[in-house]
Amino acid sequence: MSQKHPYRSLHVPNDAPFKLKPSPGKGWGAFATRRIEQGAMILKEKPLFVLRKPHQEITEADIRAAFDRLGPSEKRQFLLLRDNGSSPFSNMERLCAENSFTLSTNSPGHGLFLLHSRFNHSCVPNSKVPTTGDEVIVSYATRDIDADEEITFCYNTDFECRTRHERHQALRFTCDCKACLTGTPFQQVSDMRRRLLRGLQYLTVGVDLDGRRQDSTLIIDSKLKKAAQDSSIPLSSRLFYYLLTMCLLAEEGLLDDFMVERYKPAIETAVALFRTESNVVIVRHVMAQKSWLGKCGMATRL
Ligand SMILES: C[S@@+](CC[C@H](N)C(=O)[O-])C[C@H]1O[C@@H](n2cnc3c(N)ncnc32)[C@H](O)[C@@H]1O
Repeated sequence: MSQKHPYRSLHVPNDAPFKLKPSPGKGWGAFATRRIEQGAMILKEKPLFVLRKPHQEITEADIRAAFDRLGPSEKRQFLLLRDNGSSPFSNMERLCAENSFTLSTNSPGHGLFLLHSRFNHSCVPNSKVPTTGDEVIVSYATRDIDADEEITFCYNTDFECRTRHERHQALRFTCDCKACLTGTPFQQVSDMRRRLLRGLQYLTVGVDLDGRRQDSTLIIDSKLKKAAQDSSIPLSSRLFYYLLTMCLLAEEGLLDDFMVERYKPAIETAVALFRTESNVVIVRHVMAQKSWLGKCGMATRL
């Protein structure tokens, strides 16, 4: 049956390192056709169309109007889309929600991407679309991907700080990646690591994931919570929190090059703020350790 499947007619570039095929339990997915090295570009894609409205305001009529403006070949490609690879979509809004990316351009925008939307989700993915600030989106391998391995990315940007239960509530489907498969030692530790990551982010940024101060039990110690909110966490603790964050992300399989780039400025700023000669020597010694675990361990000892 899958030989006649509409996705067989989706235009995948000849040089793309993947093909589309059924992914058991997940509809269809994208699978590597050759080994893809960490850091390599996987796909650069233009949207079929962009809707310049906040998500909640997009209507069936907006999508129909965008469809009507497409050329004949683009219309044919659009009409190939299936709800998780099976039946036609019951309405255009759902079709759009399942196949679009929020663009982080100046004005609100959602782009409909035919191929990137074929990639399934994983909470421990092997690829990333690092920015959607441009209308053209690009995915990269965040680790080496073997031929025939499924290519996945994480659908949400704050999942490294969310437990399995929270992630599944947001996704509205049950992911079975190694951070989600229950009863495994990795999964149990994964939830603890992600909860810790959320706490560490609160301690370093002073707000929770939604950008607000929180009054629940994320940080129980009221003095510590106040210090985080007032940005008065001592410099040595702040640096340690960053190093611990990097260790936890590495253990969780999420410390890709983009993540390192994200934390690098904050870590470098913290390092540069140590002034007394003895502290400078200690920090230099800590940062000279090769791995994040090594840096973290040395920081604890010193
Ligand atoms: C953007 S589509 C991905 C491509 C889709 N599988 C297809 O065949 O067209 C997103 C949908 O794929 C399914 N999906 C994606 N990742 C999944 C996962 N890790 N586990 C189960 N289903 C998944 C869900 O139904 C989700 O709503």
